[in-house]
Amino acid sequence: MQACMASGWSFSAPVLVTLLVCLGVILLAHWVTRQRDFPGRDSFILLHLASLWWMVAAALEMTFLSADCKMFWASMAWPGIISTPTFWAVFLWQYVNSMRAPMARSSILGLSLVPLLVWGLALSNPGHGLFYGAGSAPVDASLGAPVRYEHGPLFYATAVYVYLFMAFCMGIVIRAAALSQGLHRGHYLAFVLVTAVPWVANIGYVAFGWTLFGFDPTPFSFAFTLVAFSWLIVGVRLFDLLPVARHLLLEALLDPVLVIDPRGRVIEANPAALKLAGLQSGWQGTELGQWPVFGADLQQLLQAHNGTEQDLPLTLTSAARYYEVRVRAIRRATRHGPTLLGHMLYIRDVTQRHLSELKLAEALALSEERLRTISSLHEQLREQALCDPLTGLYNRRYLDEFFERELARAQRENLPLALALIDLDHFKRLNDDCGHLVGDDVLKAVAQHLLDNLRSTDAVFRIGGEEFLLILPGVDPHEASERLQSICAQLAARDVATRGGDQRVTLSAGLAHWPEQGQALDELLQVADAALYQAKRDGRNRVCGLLADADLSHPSRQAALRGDSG
Ligand SMILES: Nc1nc2c(ncn2[C@@H]2O[C@H](COP(=O)(O)OP(=O)(O)OP(=O)(O)O)[C@@H](O)[C@H]2O)c(=O)[nH]1
Repeated sequence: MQACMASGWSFSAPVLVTLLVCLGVILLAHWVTRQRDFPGRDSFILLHLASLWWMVAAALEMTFLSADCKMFWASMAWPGIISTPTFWAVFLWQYVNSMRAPMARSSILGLSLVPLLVWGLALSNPGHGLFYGAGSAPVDASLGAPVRYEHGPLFYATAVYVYLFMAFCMGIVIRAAALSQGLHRGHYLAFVLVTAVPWVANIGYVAFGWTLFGFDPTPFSFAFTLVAFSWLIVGVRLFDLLPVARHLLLEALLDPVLVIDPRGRVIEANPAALKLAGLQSGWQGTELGQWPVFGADLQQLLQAHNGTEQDLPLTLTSAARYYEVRVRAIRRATRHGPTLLGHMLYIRDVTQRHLSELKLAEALALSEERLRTISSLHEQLREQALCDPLTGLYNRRYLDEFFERELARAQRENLPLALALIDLDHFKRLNDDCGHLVGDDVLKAVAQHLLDNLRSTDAVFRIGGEEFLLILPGVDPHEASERLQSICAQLAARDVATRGGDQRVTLSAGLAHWPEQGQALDELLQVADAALYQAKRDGRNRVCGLLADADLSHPSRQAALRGDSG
């Protein structure tokens, strides 16, 4: 060094530029050392130290005037020249894969072996001449003229090594840019540019003899790299914004989040997850099943729903809480298709919602029960409104509705319909002789007697004190008369049990027929009433119908049966 100083030196503008870039690199490396969450931080610092070494050696090569000194400093630059692409590649690999773990010392040493070897070979070049050829000499005779190097086989072997790393660097960032989108893609493309410029300069120098101030332009191109990095860091907050934002988001989440690797070990957990498990440290790498509070349940749940990406319900009986677990597979696109890196488990506390749902279900069941009671009461009320309380038979109120329905059916199906008005004989006398309560018992017994003689389609109504009405759908006059005669005769033939002892009662009935004797209920009732009157007049205990045989072929019956009665 002293010999070089003695042989003369000059401090030129290119040297100043190079030193300024060195200062910038030092500041940048210093800034990076203070960053907490910076993927590939160590390799980034090593990369800048290597380029700093290279630039300082290049500045000294430019500063000293003698050709020997220049060649010495050119040889001194080699550890930096080789280390720069080496750590570039490592940095890009770590950055792209978000690796934050510090680099192992053995890895740094391993990666430094080739730069040290090349350094030794370059320094020992005067002994073997395999790195720089004997033809290496100043470009002209002027004092301090740059040296033009004749490159030997070792130089080219070294160049191949360096270019392999360069190609690897380019491959990493181009692939990352192709696989990412939006802002991320922009960042990776910026990396491509930053990576490309120094190496274009270097290839230009080695292959085409490009020079800047008469020297290798590569170290000067780091000025561009410095500016580009400063812009990426300050302008778009490349290194701190995204990871920090993601980290903050995870930290701030109130819901527990876990990341597990394909072997089921927990490799990331946010504070909410640690709080739920009651853990503080030493949990990284623990099997999910070993996690306190929810690990075993969660693992069982995941095994039961292997491969599904849906919300799985998780009930922690021990903690009396309810969760919903969302499982998302984390995959990376590779040349051979997606590779599973692990799973992210997002655990949502849904206890409140679950309890509300339970309460709601209870309330719903209760109101359904009440609704059922109300409808049954409603039904009972309706029954009561339509039924006679003494006999349980339908009353007059239901008669209109029933008759209308049966009339429509008779018209639709071309079937006859018979009505029978029934009145107990001398009922007043029975009441007077035996009492009103005995009269009630007789009414109930007669009602039951009528019910016992009905078919499923018939209906019987109590329409007055001791007056009943039978409606017999599909029954023609002949059959109606026969059935009523039978009812009448059977009643007359038996005793009716009452609280005042057995009683004998008879009934009289008047028949009316649709459509021969009327179309509407009132008309038919009038006809039946007249027939009943006739039966009473004829001596009671009998059935009377006013329909003459000729009426059966009456045009009104034919028209009604055809359905054009209205
Ligand atoms: N026990 C009892 N009697 C009733 C009830 N409703 C009406 N009656 C009685 O039924 C009797 C009806 O008598 P009437 O209309 O004169 O007829 P009847 O004595 O049967 O004579 P005929 O019809 O001509 O044979 C009256 O005495 C009423 O008080 C009731 O719910 N219970």
